[in-house]
Amino acid sequence: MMSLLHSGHSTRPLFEVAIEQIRAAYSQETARQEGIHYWPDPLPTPSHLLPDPLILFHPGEFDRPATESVHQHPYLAVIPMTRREVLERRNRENIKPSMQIPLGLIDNPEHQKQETLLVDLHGAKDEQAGGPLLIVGAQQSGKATALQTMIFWLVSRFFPEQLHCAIIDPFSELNHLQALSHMYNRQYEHCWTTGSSDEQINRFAKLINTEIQQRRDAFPAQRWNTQTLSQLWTQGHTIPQLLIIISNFQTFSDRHSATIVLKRLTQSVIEARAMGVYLIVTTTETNTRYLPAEIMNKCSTRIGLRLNEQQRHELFGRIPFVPEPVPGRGLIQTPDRKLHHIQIALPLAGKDENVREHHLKTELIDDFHA
Ligand SMILES: Nc1ncnc2c1ncn2[C@@H]1O[C@H](COP(=O)(O)OP(=O)(O)OP(=O)(O)O)[C@@H](O)[C@H]1O
Repeated sequence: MMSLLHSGHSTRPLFEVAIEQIRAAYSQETARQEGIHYWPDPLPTPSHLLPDPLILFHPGEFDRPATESVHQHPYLAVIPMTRREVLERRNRENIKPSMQIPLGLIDNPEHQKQETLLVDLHGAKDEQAGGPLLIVGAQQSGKATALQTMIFWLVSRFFPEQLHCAIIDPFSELNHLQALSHMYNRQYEHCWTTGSSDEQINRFAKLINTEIQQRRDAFPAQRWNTQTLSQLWTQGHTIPQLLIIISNFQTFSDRHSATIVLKRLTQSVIEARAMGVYLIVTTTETNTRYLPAEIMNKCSTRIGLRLNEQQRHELFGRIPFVPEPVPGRGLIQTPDRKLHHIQIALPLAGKDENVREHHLKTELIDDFHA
């Protein structure tokens, strides 16, 4: 009989916990020395020497900074294609809506494998598999970078008429993405705010609620289900996928009226998933004082980056292991309640944040002129 370990929200098979503990105590190097060669590779770990070990797209010859030779830098890419190839596909193919976002690598020690970490906001095949995403992490743990990687993927994969983003960005961490056409709705209204006043939050909520209502009105007879959006695209009605991002939710905790509006908004967005409306929330805090329990409980996929013990417990229940405290490293709990170690990919290579931001801007300006 399989033993189970109870851990707060979830019940984990004992073998999963045992594997974690063995991996922590018995390194791959020791295993190799002792003749065991099938030990899974550790997740790529950013360090001073190698700050960008894992990136989203395969770096093509032209994408590589001129100062770096091909072999100098052992990048690992999540997507085996260059961004140019992905853009060419977007131009060439009849793309279907999809909110499966490749975000990094996920450890699957029980199968001795590392796989692509796919976050699925829509859940096309199975309603249980998709849903809102919550990213929790201390400052400098990689939350904004995770958002950048996801947005970079989506804007590379979809034209603006296929994907809109609406973003509340209190710390202006995603500023360099602000001017993208994907950030405007069908009425050419800019769906972007820092949310620093209640008026801005109200306007933002109104834009989203109007869009949701329009979707309801446009197809009253249609029973929206997980296949509907895809069927509509096939029939030539390209209703854009709409991604709502609320970054650093904890910043609103002292603003009662803004919190109420955001709570209602997230509720409506969560209910509109079948209509192609999706939600990502990030926060530094897990406590209900900073993140309403209604939102936390509805987020079926949770990512925890560098957290303290209390936060880990609030997010995942009691767990017997602690991920390494490196940027972009953490745990994911998927809608099936399983927990895995992950490493999030950087949107693109570069020795530090400034260099990467510059590359990202250049890439996106090139798109604009393409
Ligand atoms: N996946 C990653 N791989 C390598 N480096 C990363 C990764 N994610 C973040 N970093 C680096 O870690 C630093 C902090 O990242 P980021 O700004 O995304 O964190 P944050 O959690 O949003 O921080 P804050 O809460 O202070 O805004 C940056 O220098 C960034 O380049």
